[in-house]
Amino acid sequence: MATPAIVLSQVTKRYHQQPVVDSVSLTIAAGETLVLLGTSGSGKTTTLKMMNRLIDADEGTIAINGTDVRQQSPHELRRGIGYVIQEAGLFPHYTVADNIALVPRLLDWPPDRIAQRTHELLTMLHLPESLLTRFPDQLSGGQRQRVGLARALAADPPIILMDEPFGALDPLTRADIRREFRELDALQRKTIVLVTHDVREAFALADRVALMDAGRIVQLGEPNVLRDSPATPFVRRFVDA
Ligand SMILES: Nc1ncnc2c1ncn2[C@@H]1O[C@H](COP(=O)(O)OP(=O)(O)OP(=O)(O)O)[C@@H](O)[C@H]1O
Repeated sequence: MATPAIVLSQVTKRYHQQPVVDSVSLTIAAGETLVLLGTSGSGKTTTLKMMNRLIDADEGTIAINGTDVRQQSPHELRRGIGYVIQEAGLFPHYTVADNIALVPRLLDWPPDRIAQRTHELLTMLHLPESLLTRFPDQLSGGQRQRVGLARALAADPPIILMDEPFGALDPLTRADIRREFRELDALQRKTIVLVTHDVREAFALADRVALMDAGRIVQLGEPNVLRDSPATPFVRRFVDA
């Protein structure tokens, strides 16, 4: 069997002795889109951030492609893991071009290779070249989100982590970008972990959904399984809402 892309084994994170992620175990296959769904404060973001060591777990282990994340430096680890957050998390004092080139520069790509890759990404994400010299606050929310995705995809990492990536967008733009996202060839073979509190979004994008409550995974399965066979009354209420 192929090595899973991401394996969490009994991972716990506490703040002030209170577990906010409570003994979570989860195996994510290479190429899978796994959505962490749950109410505010259920531990989704903390779970995601432990995967690229923005937060270190207190207990348990996390392996990426078979290697414990603690055996790699955070920098090394993050080169293989794209990260997209709400409002795209772009650097405000960098132009669009510099934001997109961030990881390729860290990897010492020559300028012509960076330029070519940037051009490819703009085409793929339907962004005009004229945006390259602008700063993030000179873009629309949808453009910022696309630039954030371009930045995450720049060095073609096999894993992408996304935290409420469409959260700041109006419903129409959100639906458009979600559709594009589903159809993007560059994302088809990637392992994606996406955090959202939006059931519809989760069901539209996920291969499997992990529904979290109070730091635990309450149910893990394909969308139709959560819908048709909710494991608990909480799952039923959440899914019906
Ligand atoms: N640095 C911190 N110090 C103390 N408590 C924290 C810290 N970070 C997160 N928490 C708490 O941990 C719990 C889980 O937070 P987390 O951000 O993982 O939830 P979430 O499910 O992503 O919620 P949201 O959808 O609101 O972002 C929350 O109760 C939060 O207040």
